[in-house]
Amino acid sequence: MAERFGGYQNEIYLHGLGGTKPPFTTDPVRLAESAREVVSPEAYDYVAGGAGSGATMVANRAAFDRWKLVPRMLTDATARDTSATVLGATLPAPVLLAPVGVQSIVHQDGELATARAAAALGLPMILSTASSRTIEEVAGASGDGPRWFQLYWPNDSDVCASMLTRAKAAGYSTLVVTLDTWTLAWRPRDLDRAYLPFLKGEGLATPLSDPAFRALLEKAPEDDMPSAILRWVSLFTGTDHSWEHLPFLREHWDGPIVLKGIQHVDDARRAVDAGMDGIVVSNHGGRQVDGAIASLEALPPIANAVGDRIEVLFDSGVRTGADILKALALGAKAVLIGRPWVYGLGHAGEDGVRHVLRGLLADLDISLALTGHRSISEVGPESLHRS
Ligand SMILES: Cc1cc2nc3c(=O)[nH]c(=O)nc-3n(C[C@H](O)[C@H](O)[C@H](O)COP(=O)(O)O)c2cc1C
Ligand SMILES: CCCCCCC(=O)C(=O)O
Repeated sequence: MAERFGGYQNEIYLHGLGGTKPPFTTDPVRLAESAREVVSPEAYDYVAGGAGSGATMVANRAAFDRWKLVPRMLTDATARDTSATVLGATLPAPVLLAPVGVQSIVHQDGELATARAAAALGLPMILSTASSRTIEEVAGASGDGPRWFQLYWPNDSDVCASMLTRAKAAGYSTLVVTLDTWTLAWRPRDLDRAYLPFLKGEGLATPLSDPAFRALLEKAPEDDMPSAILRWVSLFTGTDHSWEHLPFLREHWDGPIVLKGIQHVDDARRAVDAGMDGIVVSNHGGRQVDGAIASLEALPPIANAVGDRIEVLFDSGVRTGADILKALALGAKAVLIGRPWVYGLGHAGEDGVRHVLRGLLADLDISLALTGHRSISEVGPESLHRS
């Protein structure tokens, strides 16, 4: 059973009386800067950076600032319920760990640490195709924890089918198909360092261990790693899928399918028409299109158009409990969190991910209480004011 989230606050305040001293900052604003001191400069820039001028990252945060919460008083919010149902599963909070590739660049335990932390809190971890550990290794670390698999949809149907079969066999319940990264954006921070983790062999654990991928290679990756890396890059970038190809995924995945990277109402409608189960309104944390619409600005029209026919999830820029309430009030069923827990991973592995997520969940619970809500289901448009 999930802990009483706000309890982390008491645990910290009472550290002198047997509680816990936070291992690093609890401040979401200082978190990124503090991570800069503990991970390599290349890894820091890769995680913290965005596309082009960084305008979309800035817009993501600015959009949250335009909405204000309107607290209500004397609502008896002493006993609260932060749980939420997402695609039929009850979660302790409407929070998931966004798919994040190449986690070994910030900590040697990478996805294994993240999986353990997520499982301890009962939050779904969405494992990236571009992970540093295999689908099966991460499933082992997740134990009974909820796990979803994120697909970078390769240009080879055998490789795609093989990875989906493996994910299903390893107990991943839900497939998240990321649509916005079919080729990599112009990312100046990485270009300036001539740094792309994949070209150093990072994040290839799943394809390198995949029989269908290995069958495409003239030599085994162990004998010719550069060729294997280049083959992977050619399969996973510059892909040419269209809406007509979605039935292929449905044929090879019998659980819920969620499309990630939706920002236009018409694309959300197409996802419904294609029989998808969910969408993630996301601009990839500002890492793909510079000058794109802030993800939070894209959310309300999409939720209004399709929110009763498909599960609408949200990410990009969520940093605090208040941010989560704002996204829920604007129509999201749940949010995905990206960079914050990656910084925690860089700081202290599993404990670092746990610290960041426990802090976020405590903040959510306390913000829910102080705005006068007793449950997540009470949060709605009337909880907000647009300034
Ligand atoms: C270092 C890094 C790696 C990422 N890797 C993936 C990935 O492999 N697959 C994917 O769908 N999204 C990936 N994303 C995007 C996240 O899933 C998510 O959309 C984004 O981080 C949300 O924004 P936020 O970081 O502002 O919370 C990555 C993001 C970061 C920061
Ligand atoms: C096929 C492109 C791989 C990129 C994987 C990592 C990622 O999504 C990111 O934002 O970085």
